[in-house]
Amino acid sequence: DDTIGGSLFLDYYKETCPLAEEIVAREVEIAVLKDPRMAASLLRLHFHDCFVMGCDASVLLDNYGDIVSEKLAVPNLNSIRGFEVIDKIKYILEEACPYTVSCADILTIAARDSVALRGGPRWEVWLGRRDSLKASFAGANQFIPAPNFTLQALIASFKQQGLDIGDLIALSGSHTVGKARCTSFRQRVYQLSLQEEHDVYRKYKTFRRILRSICPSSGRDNQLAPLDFATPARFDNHYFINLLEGKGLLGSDNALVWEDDEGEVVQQVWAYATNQELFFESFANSMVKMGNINVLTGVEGEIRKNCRFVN
Ligand code: HEM
Ligand SMILES: [Ca+2]
Repeated sequence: DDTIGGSLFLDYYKETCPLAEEIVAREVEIAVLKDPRMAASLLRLHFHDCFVMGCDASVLLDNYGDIVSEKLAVPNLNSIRGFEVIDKIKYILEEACPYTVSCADILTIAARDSVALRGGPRWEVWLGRRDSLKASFAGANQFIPAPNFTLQALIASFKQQGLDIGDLIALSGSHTVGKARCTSFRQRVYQLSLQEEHDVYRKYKTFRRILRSICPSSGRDNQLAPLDFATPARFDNHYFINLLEGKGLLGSDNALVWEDDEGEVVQQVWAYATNQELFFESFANSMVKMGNINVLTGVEGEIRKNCRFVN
């Protein structure tokens, strides 16, 4: 279908840089072999890029001149990683085809390859994004959803980006890989509403005890826990099984099932928990959709030489 890519193209670099996708694939594989968590980190980097001014590599810009880096915003600070991997890929691509492959496209391809490397689905990426001339520190604080968001707030956050509830549920499945810091799930472990205390959490005492041992009520802020305790290294549908068992790590994960009065979301979670293929298909579609958010094309923006700085 020629329309799902919007203003982007399959095989965009076929003439100008035929090895582009292969080069990215190779470097991502090397990086993930060295550090398995890097697959999760690269996937998240693409998400944090797309939700702030669109998929334009704004997230990669360092502090310089007028630019205040998005890396310093609350959701990103001491949290997002993978910049060195992107730098290396960009360096090799500049040797192969100077000023041709955008940093925004590198992020898109790297996210796709990361999922596939961990056993997840593979999909064709639409390319031709250009890189931003600015960053939005304020936007990074405003538009990236927080782990203490309610279901309604999560839905609203995705809606702002042109993504629907279906995309929210499918893309949350990214939390089948990777890790979170104690600061990201402390509130979920210690500050329970009365209702949660009674209805839900009583049933999951053991899991909460484990989380408390990893993450004390104060201190050890950067202590890590896997987002998916069951199969932390595999991109599979276990995230959704965890949710049904009350074992989502983040408040925002559990919100999908605990706060859903209509039952629509829970039904979708059930569908993914029992049918991995269905999850994979939805996930791939939603990733393509996310990768289309506000892309710069044609003469907009530029192709950066160094992903950390505008030319
Ligand atoms: C639905 C709203 C979302 C919220 C509230 C959220 C929040 C978070 C938080 C708090 C962390 C842990 C960060 C840390 O402690 O350093 C995290 C990790 C992660 N998130 Fe999300 N996220 C959301 C959606 C997404 C989406 C849409 C994707 C990808 C498409 C994604 C991919 C990841 C991955 C892969 C990790 C692990 C990263 C690593 O290990 O380096 N998340 N997320
Ligand atoms: Ca961006």
